[in-house]
Amino acid sequence: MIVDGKQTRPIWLDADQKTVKVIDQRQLPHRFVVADLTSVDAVIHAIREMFVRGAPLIGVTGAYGVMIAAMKGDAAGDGPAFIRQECLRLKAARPTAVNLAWGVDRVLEKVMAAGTAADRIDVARNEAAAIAEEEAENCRRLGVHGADLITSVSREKNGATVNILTHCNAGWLACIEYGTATAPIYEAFNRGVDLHVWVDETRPLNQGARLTAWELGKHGVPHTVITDNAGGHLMQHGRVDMVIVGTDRSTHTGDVANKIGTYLKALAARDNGIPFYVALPSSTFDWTMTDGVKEIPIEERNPDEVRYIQGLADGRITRVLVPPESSPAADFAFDVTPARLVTGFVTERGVCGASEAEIHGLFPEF
Ligand SMILES: CSC[C@H]1O[C@H](OP(=O)(O)O)[C@H](O)[C@@H]1O
Repeated sequence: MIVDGKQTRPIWLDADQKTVKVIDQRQLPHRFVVADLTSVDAVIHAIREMFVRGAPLIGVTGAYGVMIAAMKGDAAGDGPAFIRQECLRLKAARPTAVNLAWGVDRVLEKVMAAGTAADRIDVARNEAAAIAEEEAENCRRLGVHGADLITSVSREKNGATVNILTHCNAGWLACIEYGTATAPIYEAFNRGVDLHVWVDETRPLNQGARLTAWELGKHGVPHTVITDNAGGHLMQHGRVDMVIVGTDRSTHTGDVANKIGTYLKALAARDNGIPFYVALPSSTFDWTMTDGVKEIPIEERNPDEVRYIQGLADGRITRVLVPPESSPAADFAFDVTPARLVTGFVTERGVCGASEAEIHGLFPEF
């Protein structure tokens, strides 16, 4: 995406074709910091500590991690065995986003078919780059399909402002380009549709207040940051026309894992008759799980992410303790919205209902 006049992505390969460079999203919006990843441990750290986050981006980062493993593999003696072991470590970095295992396994399969150490490195590099470009194109395409939904609401409102609520950051920062939930927003905005976005701050790490607000602001999209708990009130008072969120893993039966709090938004949307859309590239569908509530692993993170809040004070990024020092905390990073609460999925092949039949209707090959 264009940021301050410059084409910007959250991940890219350095000119040395070895160093993986990522935006350290923990520092946004107040600092734009780029981190160099030159080891598998550095890639795992970047995923686990959320320098990079968001299902498609995690998948691409894991894919480049396989390239790094291939570069180190030759020195390890048995290259293929070493690479396989490193892939297991990469996949364990975070449990919920299905793209991580999908991206790592896709590159690993190609690498294992390569004959020499040099070929393994080249194959890994090329496949990781291919995944990045495919995900960018898939997000562009789903943006077009999703923008058609926004455009039709605009027509129903005779051009009056379309108010969209989104949760967390499912923007280009979570992907490669365009985003998932934001791709329809950018496309509709670029078409000239009068729209406004309610941006859930998204505790505890405030991906909405920090990242979505930063993205939308840089693109000139009208938006308002709100507390996570304001959405229901706005829906009750007719100030939300549709909800669009991303997902980290959606079952092929329509259950949706996404940032904690998404389920509550879906309940409020259903109670107020407001459409609730989930935007995703097909890489984020889980084609094996059928009951998302029971089967999708929900990451529990360091409770300090709840106990402390980060911000800018006196020109410095700092964090402050919120609850009493002695109070225990718990940090559930995701929840699962059952298919019955999902109006539809916005994918690179079009929009479908949240049912196994409709999902497989768009993706019959799975
Ligand atoms: C397009 S995937 C975005 C998805 O990922 C976020 O989780 P996290 O920031 O912890 O990686 C959130 O669930 C977003 O909806």
